[in-house]
Amino acid sequence: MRIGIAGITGRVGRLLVEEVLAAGATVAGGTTRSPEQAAGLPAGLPLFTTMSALAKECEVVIDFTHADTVASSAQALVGTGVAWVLGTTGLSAQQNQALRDAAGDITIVHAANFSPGVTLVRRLAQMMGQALPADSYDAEIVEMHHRQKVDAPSGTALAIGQAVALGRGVALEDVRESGRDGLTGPRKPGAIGFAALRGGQIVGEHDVLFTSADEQITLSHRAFDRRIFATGAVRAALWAKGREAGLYSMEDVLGLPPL
Ligand SMILES: NC(=O)C1=CN([C@@H]2O[C@H](COP(=O)(O)OP(=O)(O)OC[C@H]3O[C@@H](n4cnc5c(N)ncnc54)[C@H](OP(=O)(O)O)[C@@H]3O)[C@@H](O)[C@H]2O)C=CC1
Ligand SMILES: O=C(O)C1=N[C@H](C(=O)O)C[C@H](O)C1
Repeated sequence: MRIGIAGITGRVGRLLVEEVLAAGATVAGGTTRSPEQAAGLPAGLPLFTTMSALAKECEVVIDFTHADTVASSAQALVGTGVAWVLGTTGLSAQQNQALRDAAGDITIVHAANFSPGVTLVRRLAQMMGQALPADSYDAEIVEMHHRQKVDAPSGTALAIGQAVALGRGVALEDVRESGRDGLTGPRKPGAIGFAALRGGQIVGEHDVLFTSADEQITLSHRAFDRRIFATGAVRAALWAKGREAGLYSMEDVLGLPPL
């Protein structure tokens, strides 16, 4: 199987090269805006500056880049039959719409976090949202990442928040409280709060807290090594090949029922 890697010089991109090879697949090439950054990648690896050029060489592309690339990548992949495993976070409403539109024609697996652990945390968060009344249990999500991260709250924090909202039968946009600062007034009843911390080289930490007057329940996930994201994405790529067009999640890849 021929897998292309968009963002091949990145933190996750470089690990994807190793994990694709470890899975017995072929690295068909990768994209970079500046091929001189390719130091340390295996010699002779084909490098391209556009998604269209990479798509001609592979059956599946794994993409960990930047939200700004999503619309043009969707345009480049539609009509090619190439499946798209997308790990990029920080997507706007329009960029998410571009994904849904492209999924009418190609197979897309999109996950804010490809680790099996976070996939299960989301499920537990949904159950807690459903079981613990929103007027007495305050839901807060705290995440911490490395200092280079460009989006906040993390895609994972938002995906966990969506699971809690689903459990509560509300839309996250209606109850989301991010970035409290200054004279905020008391916490809004039923709010789902987010706090984002940044520092050093932290790979990814997420805590979901449900706090009432009488007790607190915390779900915690710690990624010790970002290789967990690369192995999950390669697993998704192997699963996606030849699959019917549509927008799929990590739940689909792991064979879990949808949230
Ligand atoms: N779903 C998941 O499990 C995970 C998701 N992520 C997400 O994946 C993304 C990448 O993370 P990470 O590898 O740490 O980031 P990096 O910045 O290390 O790598 C991203 C690569 O994408 C390329 N890139 C960056 N901006 C652009 C742009 N505007 N246009 C085209 N290419 C661009 C760069 O390559 P070059 O300069 O060579 O062009 C860069 O090396 C982020 O959105 C992050 O949140 C991260 C970890 C896990
Ligand atoms: O940028 C990162 O590093 C990570 N991004 C993803 C996110 O935004 O949730 C996943 C993981 O936490 C690492």
